Amino acid sequence: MSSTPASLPQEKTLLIVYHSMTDGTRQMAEAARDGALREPGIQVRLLRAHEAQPEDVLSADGYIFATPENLAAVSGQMKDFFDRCYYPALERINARPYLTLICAGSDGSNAARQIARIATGWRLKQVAEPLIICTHAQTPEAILAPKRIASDDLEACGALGESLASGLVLGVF
Ligand SMILES: Cc1cc2nc3c(=O)[nH]c(=O)nc-3n(C[C@H](O)[C@H](O)[C@H](O)COP(=O)(O)O)c2cc1C
Repeated sequence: MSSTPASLPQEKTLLIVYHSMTDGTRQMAEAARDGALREPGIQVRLLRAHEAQPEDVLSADGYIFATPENLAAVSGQMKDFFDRCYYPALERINARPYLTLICAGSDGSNAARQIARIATGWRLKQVAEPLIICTHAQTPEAILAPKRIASDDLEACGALGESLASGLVLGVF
């Protein structure tokens, strides 16, 4: 007997949008992707902020926003992503789940707060507290140097990606 593809549950899509200047956020976003892919039945799209378009936001079932904190704010390219996509997606993605990853030198709280405000406007549902990883770079040289995120921090990013993916697949959000 053949199976009926029409009766299979539709695959869920997780969209991860990130920007990274010195590579820390990229490692976090990729770890979250790898964690999400441990969940069967999820499709993960990992896009740099400048690539992500309103259609990408509309066609996803859940989101991870990953950004550096620069000058006490989300990075310029992440802000540009939100500026371009906010109104095209407004009222069309209500109640979808999301979470936030921040790579910061020593703080990260303002970038997390900004994303929370934007996500509130979008009426998204936050499914975990923002994960802020600090690189402890203090001098200009250290701030501009490539970053290496510790493996336990990457595991935390992966665990968050996996839990968001499994919640999407199970339909618990
Ligand atoms: C122009 C600039 C401004 C920054 N401002 C902040 C800040 O306000 N708070 C903070 O915690 N870190 C700040 N940082 C440090 C970055 O958040 C940190 O280097 C982080 O690793 C950047 O992420 P990335 O490696 O993905 O680019 C700043 C870095 C730059 C280059």
